[in-house]
Amino acid sequence: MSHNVLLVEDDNAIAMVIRAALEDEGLSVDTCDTVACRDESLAERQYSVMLTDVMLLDGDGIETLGAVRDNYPDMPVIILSAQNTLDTAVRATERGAFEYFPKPFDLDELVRATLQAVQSRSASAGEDGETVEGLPLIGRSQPMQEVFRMITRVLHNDLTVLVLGESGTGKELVAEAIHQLGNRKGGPFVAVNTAAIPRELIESELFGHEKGAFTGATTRSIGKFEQASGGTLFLDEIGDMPAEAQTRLLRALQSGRIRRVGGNDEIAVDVRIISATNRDLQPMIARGDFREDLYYRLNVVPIKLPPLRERPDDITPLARHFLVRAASEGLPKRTLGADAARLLEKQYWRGNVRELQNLIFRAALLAREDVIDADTVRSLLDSGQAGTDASEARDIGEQVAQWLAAQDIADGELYHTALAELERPIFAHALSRTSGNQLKAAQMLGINRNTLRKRLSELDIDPEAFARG
Ligand SMILES: Nc1ncnc2c1ncn2[C@@H]1O[C@H](COP(=O)(O)OP(=O)(O)OP(=O)(O)O)[C@@H](O)[C@H]1O
Repeated sequence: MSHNVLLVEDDNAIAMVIRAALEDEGLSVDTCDTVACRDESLAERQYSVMLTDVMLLDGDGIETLGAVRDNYPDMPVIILSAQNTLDTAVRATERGAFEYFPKPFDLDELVRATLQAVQSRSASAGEDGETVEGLPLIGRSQPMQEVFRMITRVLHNDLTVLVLGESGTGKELVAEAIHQLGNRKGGPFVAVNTAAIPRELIESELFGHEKGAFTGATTRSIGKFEQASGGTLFLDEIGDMPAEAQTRLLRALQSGRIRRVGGNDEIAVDVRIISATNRDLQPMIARGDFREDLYYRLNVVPIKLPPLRERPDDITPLARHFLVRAASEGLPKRTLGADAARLLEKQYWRGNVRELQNLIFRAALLAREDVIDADTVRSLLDSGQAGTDASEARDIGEQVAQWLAAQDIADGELYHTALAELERPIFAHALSRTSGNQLKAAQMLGINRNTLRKRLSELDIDPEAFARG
């Protein structure tokens, strides 16, 4: 049976391309360029799916979507948008859109989503949600648009989310956005940075303790789990969690109940867990430093934040955003010169958005004129004052030297021991990228497969531990 698709798009060129691609898949496509035409077509014919642009000649395709949903609750709607803000993505899904595609989009992916929508015609009827504005999550680039799409998918459920990405890429901000825009916005958002708490105090910090549970526990204390009840608990730097705390956390996630340190009662807790890490957990699992079962519990929906250098399109909008913030915090009002913007876009940004933010605040403070020029940016970059954390800025050679200085390796073994230490993360990286496929890992590494197999066995690395994405 042939399915009808309604394509509402006022850019003729885009409409033609999409139409041709969908017709190639055997779908029958009607096109419209206005809200009025859309409504007429919907009244005349039954459609399996509608694809619609947001800004149409006579109105907003999202704002008017509520009525469409009421009249045709079973018809999936796919939104195509050139206004690539998180706000648009959220508005779209709150109005019940089946999928959201920021422009420019990947045509194959759009076709795939359309076919999928045709098959699952039972998309649930959406309700009119409120519009959330002013979210400070900037991300015009394609990779960030993908992040926005993932965010919209977890707003109206309590799925456990694991936010991955280098330091300073905005992991905490994403967690906050999910909380603020989602079902739990009325509840508390409680953030815990596992790396910042002394190891021996982590369990009591998370789960609380009873009076007298340990020396110094002079009163009962309520932990972060209980504080976050009804809301979201954000566990940052999850890779730094000690083994005992991992076990306790796993138990809490499995049972929905916690026990305070030194306490006997099981207390039911209603929290959504969002965790984050800038470390690659796979090799930690392989080494036995992170529980695999906990990893699967936390990693129900992974959201990967790309490093800033992989999304240069975001750099200028971010810089402008930080200038506005700097001004609102009492720093002089500045604008960004085009030459300065170009220079910023070419940097490596090891410290990611945080490093850019620090540089912009300093530039706002130090610039001699209202417009920040390339010279000002260059001098801040040269002086290394952008604010990258010193531990992040250290290069790998320095890290190795520091590591060696702290070791006590027997004479005659230094070279092989140190080399093995370096090989471990290299092999783990290749194996985790190739899901444990030794042939592909060997190709990636550029070494012989037998050499790889031999070294893995010598280093006691189990490639099976990397099987699965
Ligand atoms: N997309 C973004 N739009 C606006 N501000 C951002 C964005 N991403 C990050 N920031 C800002 O950059 C800073 C660092 O972000 P955040 O603390 O969320 O990073 P993180 O990945 O959690 O870092 P870490 O791993 O070091 O904890 C914050 O001040 C945040 O507000």
